Amino acid sequence: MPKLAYLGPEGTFTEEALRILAPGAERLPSTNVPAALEAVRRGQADGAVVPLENSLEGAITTTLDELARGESLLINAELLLPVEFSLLARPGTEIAHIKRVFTHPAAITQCRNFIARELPDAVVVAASSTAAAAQEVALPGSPYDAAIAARIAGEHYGLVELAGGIGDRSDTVTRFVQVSRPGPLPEPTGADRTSLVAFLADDHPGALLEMLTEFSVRGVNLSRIESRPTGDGIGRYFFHFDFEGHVADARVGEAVSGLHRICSRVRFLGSYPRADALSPQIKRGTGDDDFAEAASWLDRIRTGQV
Ligand SMILES: O=C(O)C(=O)Cc1ccccc1
Repeated sequence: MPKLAYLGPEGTFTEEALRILAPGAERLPSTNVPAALEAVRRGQADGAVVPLENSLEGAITTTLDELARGESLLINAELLLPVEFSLLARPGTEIAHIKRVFTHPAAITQCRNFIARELPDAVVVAASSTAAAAQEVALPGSPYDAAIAARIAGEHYGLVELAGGIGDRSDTVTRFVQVSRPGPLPEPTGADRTSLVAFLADDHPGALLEMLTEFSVRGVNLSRIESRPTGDGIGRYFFHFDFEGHVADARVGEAVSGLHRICSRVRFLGSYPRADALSPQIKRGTGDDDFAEAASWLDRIRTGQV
């Protein structure tokens, strides 16, 4: 039974994702995303499940940055999960008396309208996770009056639900990924996604366009691009890319090796089945057969067989 680290404690949305991605796994709650990934790097866990982005606010930057540094880890699965937020408090609390709210930053950004409307005077403080916030609010002397978390977290820590379904949109989904230490990649399924980070060799006009061209000329469709600061000064960035296809596909392999040629460093983050199981559209001339046929034609002309 694999042991998987996750953003804990018990009752987080990440735990819900883990239970779906790996139903039989042993669960190792971690205090934050870097700690969950570090548990995998150190061999204390076989893998980890972490949140990567949501459809309303975009990337969970801690996860992106942590995957780009330290020892390499590979994404081997993803999950899209709709999450529902509740306002939870100790029994007897009235909404009108809530002055301090505790929750994860991703929940703050997804419940902005509710907070502005119902809790206009409350201070909202960032917690390491929604369940950590619920656990803290449940303590008798807690400085916080309420948490925003999953209803199940309230049940687990003995809080009552003052309001449910308080997210700004009911159709928001969060994308979670399962990662492990480098090893064999998941087999191509025909509906896969590949992730990597790329560092520019040098800063010059068109540098980003040159990277994008490696994808474009091979008909590889991007599904996410994110720039993150390298930390070396204002204006210095590296790039996260998610794109359709598996690195075993000829067009994807060619694009990735093209990036390797023009970038100072490319960190491969894995090829894995897409959660939505959508197959990419293969543009004319970019299928595996097209690449194989072109390679054998090149061999022929190089050996004078015109
Ligand atoms: O804090 C949690 O419960 C998490 O798993 C992170 C998170 C927070 C808000 C929306 C989705 C995931």
